[in-house]
Amino acid sequence: MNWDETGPDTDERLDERLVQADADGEDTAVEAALRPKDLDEFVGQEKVREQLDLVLKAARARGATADHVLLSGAPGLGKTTLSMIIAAEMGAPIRITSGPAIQHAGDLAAILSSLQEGEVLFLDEIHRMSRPAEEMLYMAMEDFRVDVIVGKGPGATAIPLELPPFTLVGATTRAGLLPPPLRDRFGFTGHMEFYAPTELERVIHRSARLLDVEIDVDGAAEIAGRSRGTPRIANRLLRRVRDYAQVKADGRIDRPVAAAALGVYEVDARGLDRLDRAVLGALLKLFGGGPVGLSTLAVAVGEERETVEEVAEPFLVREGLLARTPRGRVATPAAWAHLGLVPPQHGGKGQQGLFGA
Ligand SMILES: Nc1ncnc2c1ncn2[C@@H]1O[C@H](COP(=O)(O)OP(=O)(O)OP(=O)(O)O)[C@@H](O)[C@H]1O
Ligand SMILES: [Mg+2]
Repeated sequence: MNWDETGPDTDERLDERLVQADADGEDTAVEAALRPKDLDEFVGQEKVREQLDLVLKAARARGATADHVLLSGAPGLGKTTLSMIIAAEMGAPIRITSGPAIQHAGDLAAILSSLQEGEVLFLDEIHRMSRPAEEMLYMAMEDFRVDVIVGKGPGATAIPLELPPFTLVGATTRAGLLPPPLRDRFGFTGHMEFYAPTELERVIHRSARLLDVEIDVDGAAEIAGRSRGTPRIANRLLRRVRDYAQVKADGRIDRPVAAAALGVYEVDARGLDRLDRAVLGALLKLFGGGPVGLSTLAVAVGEERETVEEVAEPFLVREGLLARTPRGRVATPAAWAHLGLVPPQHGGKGQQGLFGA
């Protein structure tokens, strides 16, 4: 499992993980084809969908442009997809850009001033916009106006520029990082949750149909259970299982085929991969379940601290397999059970357990 010093750096490693939630190159190419096109096709997220449906219907009934929408949630849960659906439901064109792409306020002014009436402006990773651009955006969102600064120094003048009404859809994986004045200017905030396994099954059946892959109910359930609550991962695992089914079986996916395929790719029944299991295994086998410090744990698995902390731990914590405590990392009883190990008995009363009390 070791990635030594000559191995790829963290970013490249992430690309190798089948269960990472961020998009890789292949996802980007396939995702367009798998994106639901309207709210009815969009699986799950009942609350956000219902609320958004009202917002959009009301705006349409008034013949008005929809309020600005903020979508927050972990990678791969459908923020970009939903922004495109908003535009489609409003019958409006969509312009796509992102926080990091807007370096200067001028970049934003150029985009804003070229919007058509009713257009949807999708601003991905909105938490990563520069400060001056952010301030320009406040005024644009509220008053549909920007001040374009002409000239430099004492002679500089601000020329106000009227904008047509538009709908800003902001997306962020880190809603907590948004300054309150920006957050407050959105008329509606939708928080995307991780998906239930049954919802992921529907995503998988739908994608299988679009990819022309034959899959049965149990096969889809097997993939869904390993997809970490994330449609992007579900779609990616489906593609890998399809490869396996074509090479090793007759192309059809059932539970044994899905389980065998994901076994080859080292994604276990709960969606943990090699790195996750290495971290958990070290915590249990070398440190008796902890508490152990992050650095020590990282050295034990031959990884950087950051990799363990940012790549492996969030999902282990979410799954209730590992806890971060002031004294260090601790395994939960579920972790022992998942790796099929028996926790050691500690002192006093626990000792009796050894003799089958
Ligand atoms: N509710 C859903 N129903 C069906 N498919 C979905 C749903 N949500 C997401 N997907 C699929 O998952 C993939 C990733 O979705 P999307 O790109 O919208 O995620 P995102 O939240 O924008 O991720 P990121 O934070 O990385 O930008 C897409 O291929 C999309 O088809
Ligand atoms: Mg996105």
